[in-house]
Amino acid sequence: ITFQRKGLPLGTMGWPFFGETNEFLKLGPNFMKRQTIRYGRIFKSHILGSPTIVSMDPELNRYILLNEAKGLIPGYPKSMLDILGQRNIAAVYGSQHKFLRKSLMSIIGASMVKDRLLPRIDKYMRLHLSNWDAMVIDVQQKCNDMAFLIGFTQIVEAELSSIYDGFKVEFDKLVTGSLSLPINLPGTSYYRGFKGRENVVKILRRLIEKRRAASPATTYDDMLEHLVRDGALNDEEVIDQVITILYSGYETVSTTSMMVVKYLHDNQQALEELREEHFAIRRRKGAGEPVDWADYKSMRFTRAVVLETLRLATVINGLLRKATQDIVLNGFLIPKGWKIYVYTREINYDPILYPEPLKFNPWRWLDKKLESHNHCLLFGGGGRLCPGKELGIATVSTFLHYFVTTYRWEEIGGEKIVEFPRVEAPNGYHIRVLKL
Ligand code: HEM
Repeated sequence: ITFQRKGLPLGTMGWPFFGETNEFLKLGPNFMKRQTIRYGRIFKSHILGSPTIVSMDPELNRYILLNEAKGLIPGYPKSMLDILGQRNIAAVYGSQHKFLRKSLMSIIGASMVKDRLLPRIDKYMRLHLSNWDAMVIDVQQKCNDMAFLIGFTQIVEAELSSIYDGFKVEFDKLVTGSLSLPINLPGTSYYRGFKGRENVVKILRRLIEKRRAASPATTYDDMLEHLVRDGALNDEEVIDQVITILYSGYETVSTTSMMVVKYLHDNQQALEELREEHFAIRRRKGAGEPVDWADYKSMRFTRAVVLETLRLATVINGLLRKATQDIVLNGFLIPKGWKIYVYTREINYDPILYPEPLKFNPWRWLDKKLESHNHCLLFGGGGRLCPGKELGIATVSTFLHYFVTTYRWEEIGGEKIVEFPRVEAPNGYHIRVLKL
């Protein structure tokens, strides 16, 4: 039932300008829990520069994601939109969003993973993991490099080695800037983020010109070529699509991979079962034969491990939306322009959906119904359900395939992994690796 209540949800707005950002960042999930106890599962606040309604209500969260057309568009912070570009998919809605999304699906969707992307993931994953024997490695750093390498080779394979290092440095500035406060003064991350974007754009423009000028006989086979030859997008759109793809598949894939290594280390029984699944694949194949789509589809336990990792680590805390007009949700009035934080973290620890929620238990996902459950929002939902879902899972799965069939490892020990606002190991996560 929807009935008009008194207006805004309960809650506190904190200090002028800063609002409650400080408490939110410091207390993290506990701030959310405290406010919920005081004010209910839908409360108002002022965080990250905007008046915001926080929703921890699973039904309402789902409703918001499914009803973008009612005026609930993405509401990511200004710094992110500025630095990711005007034609970034999170900056558009309605027919423009449909148009960009269709183009995106045609290059990163599941059928592309099957035919075109998986062979390249396999090739570069093997290369990346080839020389870890008898080394102490920082898993966080290696997973960061891995996620970027895999994303970048899909986009520009031919020019890879000549531009990789320079491009990554600039792209990392862009990423940091997109998550910073929008203060445009020399020395700030935001300012550096813009410089990073400028340089990224410069490099991409050069590549696009080169591709356009190439004779048809020169064949490239990568996403940039697909985007340029397809002709549906102009150069600005091609550039922002490339940035979108690299950005969205970067921290998500790298954090998930690091946490998988952590959880498998702590849960030897899961590691044994996972190894067995991958050795079974190796036994079916010749030495050095790449992992293909049928192999990927057979990795049932691996998929369960990846989903359990996304859940338990909460790689993504929530999604941001913005009301384009006054809108009534659950009887509350959400004023035009307010942000809505669709906070999904707590769903991950719901003891009814996930009994013993703090336990790493990949077996729970072997019941397929859990993944398609209405409240499983690990990859979002509705019209913005992650288009890179299979690509992301396939990347982490291929990483695991080569990692667990080639190596065993032990922790150096004692290193902290923080879970909020981002999952991160402040001093790295070091392990000693040995060939099996
Ligand atoms: C484990 C890996 C991943 C996770 C957990 C993840 C999660 C998500 C989530 C929750 C959303 C919804 C955002 C929203 O509604 O505001 C999303 C959207 C998106 N993801 Fe992923 N993602 C992953 C990997 C990838 C990869 C590998 C790519 C591309 C290479 C990708 C590309 C995108 C794009 C472009 C969107 C925006 C879609 C739209 O606005 O229509 N993701 N992802």
